[in-house]
Amino acid sequence: MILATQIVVNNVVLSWNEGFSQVIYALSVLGGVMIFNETCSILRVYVEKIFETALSYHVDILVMKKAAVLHLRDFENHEVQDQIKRVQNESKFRIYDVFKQVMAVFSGFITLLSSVSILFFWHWWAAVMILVVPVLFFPLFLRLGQKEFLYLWQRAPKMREAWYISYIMTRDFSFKEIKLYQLGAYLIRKYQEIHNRFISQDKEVAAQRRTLSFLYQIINYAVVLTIIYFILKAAYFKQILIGNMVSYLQAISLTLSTVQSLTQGLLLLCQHNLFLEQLFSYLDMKTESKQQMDLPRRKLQHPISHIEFRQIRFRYPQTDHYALDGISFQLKTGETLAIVGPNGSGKSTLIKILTQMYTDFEGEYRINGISVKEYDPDEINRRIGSVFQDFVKYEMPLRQNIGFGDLQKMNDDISLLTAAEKAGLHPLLQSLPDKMETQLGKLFQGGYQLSGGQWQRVAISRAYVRDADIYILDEPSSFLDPQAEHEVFRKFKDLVRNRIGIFISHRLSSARYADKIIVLDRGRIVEMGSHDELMKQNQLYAEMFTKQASSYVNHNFTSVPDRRVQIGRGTDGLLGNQPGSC
Ligand SMILES: Nc1ncnc2c1ncn2[C@@H]1O[C@H](COP(=O)(O)OP(=O)(O)OP(=O)(O)O)[C@@H](O)[C@H]1O
Repeated sequence: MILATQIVVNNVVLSWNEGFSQVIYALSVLGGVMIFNETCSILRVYVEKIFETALSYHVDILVMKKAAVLHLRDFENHEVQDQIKRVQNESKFRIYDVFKQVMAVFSGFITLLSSVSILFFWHWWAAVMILVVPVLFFPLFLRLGQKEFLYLWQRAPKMREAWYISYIMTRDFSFKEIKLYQLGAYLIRKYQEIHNRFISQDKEVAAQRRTLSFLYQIINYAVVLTIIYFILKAAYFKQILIGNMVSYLQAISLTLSTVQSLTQGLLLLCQHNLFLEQLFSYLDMKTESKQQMDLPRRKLQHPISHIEFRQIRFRYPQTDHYALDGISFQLKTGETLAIVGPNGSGKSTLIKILTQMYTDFEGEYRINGISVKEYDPDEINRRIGSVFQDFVKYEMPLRQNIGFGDLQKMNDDISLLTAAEKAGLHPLLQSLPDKMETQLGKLFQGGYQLSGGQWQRVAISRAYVRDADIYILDEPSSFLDPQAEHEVFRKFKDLVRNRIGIFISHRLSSARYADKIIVLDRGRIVEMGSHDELMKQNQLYAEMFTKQASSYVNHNFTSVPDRRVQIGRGTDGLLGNQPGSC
């Protein structure tokens, strides 16, 4: 464009002697350059738009795919959570920024090359001088950018705290408590405290950038003014044409703006690069599943008919005690096991080992006589239907809520209805406005909110829709009234007649549904046997059972049918009336 302007000015001067054809020639050159420029910029916008959408979609998928293969242990690691937060907050947006910056830097270099070469062909020292200051200041700006990145990097744990506060402040599950306990102002203050720290860090970096930029501009302008002085002097003494003078001045102005955007572009590229390292280190994170994939795995030849724990010990990271300590038992098809014990005795941990959520245990866990570590974990998991204590309430239609138990059966209405019937969900299903298609929860339009017990039955239906060899229920009746609990256990007993059934319950009345009962205490099995055997032994189980039974007798529960008393020690067995207690 600068050369086109030079041609226009010089040709207008020439046309005074050589005729109007010089003007026409200059005009056609100018028109050609303008059309070329415009076409390039339209193309650039088009390509950038397509890339922006495609890249952010692709990175989202990569991040979710990675999360899906992470192990529970990784998920419970706060460093991994920080990393996920960084990736979601920053890195995923940076890929497109990198692409944009690379394009900008590339075109910036070409522009710079052309503008500097115009000066170079006039006097080489002018081209060198105009580049000296930016080159000298670049490392200083780079260091500042790194400092800024470091601040952002260190923020991830606090950002998660801030995110958590904003999350509980804006969700329906926490609204009632926040309102009742008037926690709003307190939580907002906490949120502000976290952000105030960020703001003071941002101010510090901004102040340093302001000083550096000021110094840079002063020195740079001094150099530029010197060059302009020599150009004007050359024009004054008619050593250069007017058109050349205009083009040199334009070249200087273009060089200045290009150098500025190029410096910024390069700095951003370096910063984006640091963020992308986060993304790649997250995507490359070694997961247990990834390591296991390298090992040859057995296929499960027959349905699971026998499971055995031999001296299983397990300790959570950063804890000094075993959550499970020397657990041994066996179960075969047709048997039902109840796991009981006080809070924190290791019941849910045992279920997590059974479902291979944790695989770094000591001892031997065998399925059909073969170590579980020799099987493909996905194949084993396909044979297990489980309701966890903290089951998920999917804010989706009922069809998905049940169908997630077995994706193949998502559109198989008979299977879904049978599972719902076994979980005692049938009466509710009849009353739902859109039956299977009813949107559950209140998060989305038209959602139908269920009660705690109804959600629990939906979760049970999800486990039952799977044609499994083992069914596991971790406190399946914590939200159910006693009558519903009785119905759930009766149907569970029917369901597992030719399978293996395992359940955890704080209500010892339901333990009677099991053939075998394990009593856990501080990670150890302290008693094992049938209800009658354990009652005869007259030890912890009998003591707990008697206390629970007498608490029913001693309290008039008829007016409060779902009040529960929890198994516990040191408090006469009465630890409160939380969900999940008897
Ligand atoms: N993710 C975890 N990280 C570290 N420690 C854990 C974790 N989950 C549980 N624990 C600890 O392991 C022990 C056993 O916990 P577990 O959840 O298995 O008990 P539980 O018998 O199911 O209790 P409850 O009856 O309250 O559900 C407890 O001391 C608990 O603090």
